[in-house]
Amino acid sequence: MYELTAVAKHYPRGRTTVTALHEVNLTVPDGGCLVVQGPTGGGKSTLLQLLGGLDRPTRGTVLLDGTDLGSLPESRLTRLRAERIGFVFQGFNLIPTLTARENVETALVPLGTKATERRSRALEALDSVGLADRAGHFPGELSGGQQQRVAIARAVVKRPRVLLADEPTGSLDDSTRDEVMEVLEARRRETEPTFVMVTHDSALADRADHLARIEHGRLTVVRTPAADGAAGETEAGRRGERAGPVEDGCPSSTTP
Ligand SMILES: Nc1ncnc2c1ncn2[C@@H]1O[C@H](COP(=O)(O)OP(=O)(O)OP(=O)(O)O)[C@@H](O)[C@H]1O
Repeated sequence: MYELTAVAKHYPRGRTTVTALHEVNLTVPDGGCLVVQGPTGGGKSTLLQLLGGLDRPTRGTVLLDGTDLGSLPESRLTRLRAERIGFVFQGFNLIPTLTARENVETALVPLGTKATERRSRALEALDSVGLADRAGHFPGELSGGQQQRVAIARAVVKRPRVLLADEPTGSLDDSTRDEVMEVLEARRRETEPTFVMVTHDSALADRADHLARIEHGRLTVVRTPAADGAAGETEAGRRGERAGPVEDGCPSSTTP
């Protein structure tokens, strides 16, 4: 479960600072699913970085299961990320000199998983994304959609409690986008992590039960079934109060 309280993030830029996030309050319960949208430069990636413990807030607290990510020593934060958080990025972020299987295995190395188990779990994960026959291929030998499926296998192989996706279909064409979203959704349903996805894809956002928007660093919940079952900004969001809780109901690429 995530609980964000009065989270602000400032970046230094020359003699000034850029405020990427302002006073963000948000709750995402275990297994919850949130889609985040907003204009470029709005603060979406910054939010995901804070949720993933890749960066620390300037002010406020980001609690994951009660642990304050912003105040953990770097070694514990690294460990927590390795154990609990899976990432899927727009650019796949695969290691070009490793095969698909070896790329997936990299998620298990920091957990001390034995080589034989790493290998079998990586092959299982690749099978689950429809790439059993590509385990020995290097990223350069795979299409964009296939590379992203390898990245999804790498993210879920450790069965993370949290799955964070930043524009996972942003570099893909329409048909590949649907295929990758189907794979991501199937893996999410099976592993049931807390899921937060940033996407510009309005078709996906239209189908999301839980939708938030970040603009100029301010987050508001746009839609949640708890409000009234219909689309529309929530009262709490309008008042800038804590957004959420956000429960299940991610968009499925197969839902019209
Ligand atoms: N490392 C950084 N150093 C300085 N400024 C940064 C840094 N990272 C982000 N910013 C600034 O913070 C603001 C929010 O950026 P962020 O990347 O979170 O936006 P975004 O909504 O993800 O945008 P996009 O949709 O274009 O990816 C922007 O003004 C950006 O220029």
